[in-house]
Amino acid sequence: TGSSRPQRMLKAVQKNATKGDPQSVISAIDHYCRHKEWAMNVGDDKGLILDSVLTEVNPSTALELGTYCGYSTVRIARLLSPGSKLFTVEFNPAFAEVARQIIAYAGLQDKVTLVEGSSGDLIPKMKEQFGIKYFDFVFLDHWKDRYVPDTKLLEDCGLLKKGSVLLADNVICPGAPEYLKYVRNSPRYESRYYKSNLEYTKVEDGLEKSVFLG
Ligand SMILES: CNc1ncnc2c1ncn2[C@@H]1O[C@H](/C=C/CNC(=O)c2cc(-c3ccc(F)cc3)cc(O)c2O)[C@H](F)[C@H]1O
Ligand SMILES: [Mg+2]
Repeated sequence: TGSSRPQRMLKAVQKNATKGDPQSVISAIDHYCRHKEWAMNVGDDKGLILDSVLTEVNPSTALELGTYCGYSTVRIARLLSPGSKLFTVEFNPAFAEVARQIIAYAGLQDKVTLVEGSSGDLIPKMKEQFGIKYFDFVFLDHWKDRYVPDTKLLEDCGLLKKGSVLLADNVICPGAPEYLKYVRNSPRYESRYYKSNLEYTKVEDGLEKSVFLG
């Protein structure tokens, strides 16, 4: 049988990027997805917003829900301060395997812990299994109907502290209407929408940044 889209993306990285150079990995994926075949990475336009929010928060411990091929994992990990950690959750073994190789190619494996499994099962185990007290930053980019239940789970597990920042991809396309209602109507969050476009297209999409107020 032939290769998968994630495997072809990995090949493009190995062919066009420089080992240990995260920016070249990001550029190689963006070029491949813009000119060869589209893939659901956060992309370069929304990626710049992700970069600026991440730099502003400068998290010690960050969480990503939905690794896919590791594009946003690389974008986040390359900006972490020394000693800071990113945990990323992915339940599809084939995607996890490609992501591990892309993260390693970027030279960021020491900053990233890729946990294979479902967010619903793993979030309650984060404290005991990884000694995590809080997440300063959470990037939500997994199934869109799971954004609300997993946000509630993070709250209930005491993994958010005053000032923790949630950044959600795709709140317009494909859309996460229940999530927007939840964070925008809750007194426990201060929310703001960053208008952009769906990765590699002219379609509108955006990121919702929500600060947990404790
Ligand atoms: C539910 N718990 C999970 N735990 C661990 N890994 C998970 C979990 N749930 C999913 N995963 C994992 O997280 C990923 C899922 C990403 C889903 N993303 C999208 O659907 C998505 C879709 C579009 C899109 C827009 C327009 C269009 F015409 C077609 C597509 C754009 C985007 O940027 C997206 O992020 C991965 F695939 C899955 O295994
Ligand atoms: Mg997305």
